[in-house]
Amino acid sequence: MLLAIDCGNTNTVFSLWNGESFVSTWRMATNPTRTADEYFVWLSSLMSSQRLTASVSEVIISTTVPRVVFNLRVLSSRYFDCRPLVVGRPDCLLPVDVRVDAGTKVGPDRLVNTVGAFDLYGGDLVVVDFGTATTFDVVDMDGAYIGGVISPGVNLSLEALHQAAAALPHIDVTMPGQVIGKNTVDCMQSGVFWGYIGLVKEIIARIRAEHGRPMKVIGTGGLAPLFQQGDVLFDEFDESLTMHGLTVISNYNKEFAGQ
Ligand SMILES: Nc1ncnc2c1ncn2[C@@H]1O[C@H](COP(=O)(O)OP(=O)(O)O)[C@@H](O)[C@H]1O
Ligand SMILES: CC(C)(COP(=O)(O)O)[C@@H](O)C(=O)NCCC(=O)O
Ligand SMILES: [K+]
Repeated sequence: MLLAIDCGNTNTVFSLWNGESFVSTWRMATNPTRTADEYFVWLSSLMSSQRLTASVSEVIISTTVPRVVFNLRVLSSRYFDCRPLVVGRPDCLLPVDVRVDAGTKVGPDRLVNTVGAFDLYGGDLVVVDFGTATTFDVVDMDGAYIGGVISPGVNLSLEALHQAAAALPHIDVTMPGQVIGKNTVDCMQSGVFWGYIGLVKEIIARIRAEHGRPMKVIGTGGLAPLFQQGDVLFDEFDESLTMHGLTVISNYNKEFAGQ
């Protein structure tokens, strides 16, 4: 089985792929000091609690946190006896072009989203991924990643309000009942929720105008469905887009190696 690892700045997601479907998915907080042995203890106890006996024979990693790569490589070699593919490294081939300024290191998660979305939906796309940062990845007609937008993430914005203003509490984002808040929490929720809807709509409208061809908008990341409640922002929502992209990249590299 393939173990696909998507490590973001906040959470790290592990999915087991049996070649046809995802058998299981587990999530842990990202922590660059975690060792290979710690990952394995956690993974193996989850696998045995679900009576998963099939063994991992391949590993693919996408990470926006470079420091975790060393320990995930050790995890792969020590416990799964394989050399992992690491997206963004020269030996990991991508089935799409990357057309950005020379020297730019595009976040691997954005490249994986591009590959996954192009495979499922074809070209001319905007992928909106609600993570630590909210990223807009623009996919050209031929599947190439041609750039995008990086905005402060939803929870980052809420946390910044709380950190900077003594009277503002820590809150979670929800869709407020009305725009005009009658108390502090409702006011903050309204600002972040409707402000974010505005941000997403404006950026998508401007990307569409600049791109000049009809585009589909794909939403991904845990908070995407919440914002879809406030307005129709996305044509499609796909929670496992990044994981799907990892399986496509893994297959592509295997096909290439087999030739
Ligand atoms: N379903 C959800 N509901 C509420 N908050 C969520 C949900 N999924 C993720 N989050 C929050 O969104 C933020 C980004 O999480 P995540 O998508 O895991 O980011 P990253 O990929 O950057 O690690 C985190 O603060 C996380 O707690
Ligand atoms: C923009 C990001 C921080 C998003 O990370 P995430 O929210 O998934 O943790 C990440 O894709 C990144 O570090 N990018 C590097 C710069 C770039 O993509 O151009
Ligand atoms: K993101």
